[in-house]
Amino acid sequence: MKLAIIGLGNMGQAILSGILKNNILEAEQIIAADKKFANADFEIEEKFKEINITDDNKEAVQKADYIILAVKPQIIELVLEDIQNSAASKVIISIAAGVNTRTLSQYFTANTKIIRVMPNTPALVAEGMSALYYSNLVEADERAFVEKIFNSLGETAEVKESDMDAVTGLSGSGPAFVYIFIEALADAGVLKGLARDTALKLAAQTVKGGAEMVLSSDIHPAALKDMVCSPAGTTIAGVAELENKAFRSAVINAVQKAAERSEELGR
Ligand SMILES: NC(=O)C1=CN([C@@H]2O[C@H](COP(=O)(O)OP(=O)(O)OC[C@H]3O[C@@H](n4cnc5c(N)ncnc54)[C@H](OP(=O)(O)O)[C@@H]3O)[C@@H](O)[C@H]2O)C=CC1
Ligand SMILES: O=C(O)[C@@H]1CCC=N1
Repeated sequence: MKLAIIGLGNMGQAILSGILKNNILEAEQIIAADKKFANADFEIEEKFKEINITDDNKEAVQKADYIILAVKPQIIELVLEDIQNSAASKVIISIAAGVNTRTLSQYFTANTKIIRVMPNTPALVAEGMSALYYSNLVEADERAFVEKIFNSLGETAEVKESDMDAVTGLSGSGPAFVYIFIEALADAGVLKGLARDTALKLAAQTVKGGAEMVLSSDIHPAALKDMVCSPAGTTIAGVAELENKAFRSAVINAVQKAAERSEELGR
């Protein structure tokens, strides 16, 4: 079994790291295609040095059974044109935001198996969330293999294709919204006199701990919030300010805008 990864950027590298770290494939079973990294002068992480990296997408596709497309949506059609004649009867896995199976399938024969995945960057620390959509030709063993890859990067969930834009707005883009929240918490700590590194640690661990409480209990987030709010205490004073500044509405709108942009990229 051989895997090609086209595009070794943020997500391509995260996926490659997970596969190697978890021994899902041996280095010699993987071929990556990215001009930048095929150039010997370019800095590449030590752990990727055993991987065959080419600047020829077609060569990578020809040598593989599974192909992960990890290039930007804006250039994916160029890549698809380039590889379409080499991809017959292979499993195509696209992580590109917005690009739907209708667009992808235009480049391949009717029996090409297509999988869409929306991962996120916490995959780099094995805390990713990947949503997977399998088109109906994909066989059980192929699903199992692809699921294994993305399970090595964190959690997975199977979704309908029609949910992919929502997923992209929430868990695909969501890490950026969380980082902004963490940065703002830390800035507030600094404003109140904390050292920057202390403030950042407090902020990040608070978000991590809050997420863990939600994931590991059946308690609704609203009830968990109530447990922090003492009557006439400190927290409810802060909560009132968040409501006053329409924090929830800003978050909801951010996810909605990101999902709409995903829809746009698919047109
Ligand atoms: N970043 C994220 O949080 C997430 C991204 N995605 C999706 O993943 C995909 C990749 O995103 P991301 O990793 O952030 O993007 P990056 O720009 O970091 O990675 C894309 C890589 O592909 C390379 N590349 C450009 N053109 C070609 C080509 N013709 N053939 C092969 N490789 C090429 C780029 O090189 P160069 O830099 O020289 O152009 C770059 O190294 C996107 O479609 C995005 O929607 C999905 C979920 C989360
Ligand atoms: O911003 C983007 O378009 C990509 C897709 C999801 C996260 N990053």
